[in-house]
Amino acid sequence: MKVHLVAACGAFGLAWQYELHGIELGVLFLTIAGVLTAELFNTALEAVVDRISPEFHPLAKLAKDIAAGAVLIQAIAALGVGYVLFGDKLLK
Ligand SMILES: Nc1ncnc2c1ncn2[C@@H]1O[C@H](COP(=O)(O)OP(=O)(O)OP(=O)(O)O)[C@@H](O)[C@H]1O
Repeated sequence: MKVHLVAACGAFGLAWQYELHGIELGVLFLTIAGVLTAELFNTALEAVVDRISPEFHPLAKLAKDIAAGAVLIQAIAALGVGYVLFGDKLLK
């Protein structure tokens, strides 16, 4: 979560520097919210799994791996959005 928050601050900094507005700023907000929401659900699921299955169990592993996968998908999508929004500007 700390890494995601630092990345979000960096993205907002770039948005401010390059004066993003309108639909681009909206997409940035939604993208950041998606990553943070996925991470919060992942953390909540980890807590529940650790509470009910502290010992190794294949279903506990499956649940944690799927939740982590959801965060990974959101993070990869966020990288894509970041590339679309800032790629040209940063490469200039
Ligand atoms: N009770 C369990 N039974 C089976 N496998 C587990 C169990 N707990 C964790 N694992 C496996 O170990 C991996 C790491 O578990 P952990 O709870 O540390 O999650 P994490 O994704 O590393 O957490 P964090 O988000 O804090 O970095 C899980 O993705 C899962 O594959």
